[in-house]
Amino acid sequence: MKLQNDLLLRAAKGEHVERVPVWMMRQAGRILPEYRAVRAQAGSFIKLATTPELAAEVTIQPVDILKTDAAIIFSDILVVPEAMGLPYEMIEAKGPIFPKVIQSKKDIDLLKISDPETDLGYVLSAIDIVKKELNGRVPLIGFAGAPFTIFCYMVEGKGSKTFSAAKKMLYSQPKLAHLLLQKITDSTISYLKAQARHGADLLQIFDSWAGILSPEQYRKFSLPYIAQICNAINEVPVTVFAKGAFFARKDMAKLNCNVVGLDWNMDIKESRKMIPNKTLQGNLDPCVLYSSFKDIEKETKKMLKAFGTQHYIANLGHGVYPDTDPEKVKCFFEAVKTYSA
Ligand SMILES: Cc1c2[nH]c(c1CCC(=O)O)Cc1[nH]c(c(CCC(=O)O)c1C)Cc1[nH]c(c(CCC(=O)O)c1C)Cc1[nH]c(c(C)c1CCC(=O)O)C2
Repeated sequence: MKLQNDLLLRAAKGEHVERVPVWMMRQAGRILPEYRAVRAQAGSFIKLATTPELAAEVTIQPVDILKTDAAIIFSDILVVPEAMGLPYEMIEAKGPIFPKVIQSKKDIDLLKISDPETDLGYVLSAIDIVKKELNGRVPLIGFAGAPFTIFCYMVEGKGSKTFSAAKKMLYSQPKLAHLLLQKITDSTISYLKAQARHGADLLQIFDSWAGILSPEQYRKFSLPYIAQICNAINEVPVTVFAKGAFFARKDMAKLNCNVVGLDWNMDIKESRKMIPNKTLQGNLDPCVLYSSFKDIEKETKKMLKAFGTQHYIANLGHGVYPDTDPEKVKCFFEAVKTYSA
């Protein structure tokens, strides 16, 4: 199926674009009343995520309502541990928890390397439906968590500011940590390949907790596994977004990926120098969307000027915050489209 709007894919591949493509991390869900209505109908986040028709519906909402240049499949990074045999729960207004966590070699041995078609079939079915309903309007982004970020949740069992329980394993039982990281990596590779097979046009790896590691630990416990994933995926372009990993930008340039995501702590010009060979994505502070329409326009223009209009995908520097006014998001998207043409 030929895409009517392939700006995102052309930008990802480093090809010329007439204007900068724009989408937003965590655009599916959270900010739209239309999302909340479907979520209420589903009853819970997990029910919504595991019901392909409903997951497909909320995936397409931002394309219709916010006019994004891409859809991102509605799911979560935590579906991978679940598929490996470690189920999660989503606690209202608090976030995810894992009732059982990984502590020993035996715990790791009990995990399986997931088979995407059987263990994550509901995500793949949602992708099938989205591709059919989008009918080539915009590309579909698939995703997974980076092995280190998934490791954090599997060992810690819940969100944390420091993830000290997970980091403890890196220092005290590095062999065990590597064993678990490899098992997550193997599961993630087959999952991402399945997403591409079902029609995902680009795949993004979220290393949301990269920023809690020292550069040395990042090179030991995260980068090699991201590199394995990048080397294994050659079906579609790949984006690596490592939140807080400003210290690893030169390493990112060496990855076998097409796009590197930046957060707002990373200087744009400096990042261009460190990662000269790739398309960059980002990096507006999500809090800019709390300011006036005029200031959102001003900040967006400033960002566009620093990145330029080629080898660039406009986005926020992290996911949109839940209490953001959708009209402010539209203002951001409009500004990118108008001032980058
Ligand atoms: C760390 C992480 C998670 N999940 C994700 C990450 C990496 C990206 C990042 O750093 O923000 C990724 C994710 N989670 C969700 C998506 C959907 C696609 C999208 O819109 O980008 C994506 C890409 C849906 C979701 N995942 C979650 C919700 C909210 C649940 C609800 O509707 O009640 C949604 C829409 C829940 C979730 N899931 C997770 C947490 C910590 C929470 C609770 C707090 C929060 O909302 O962010 C784990």
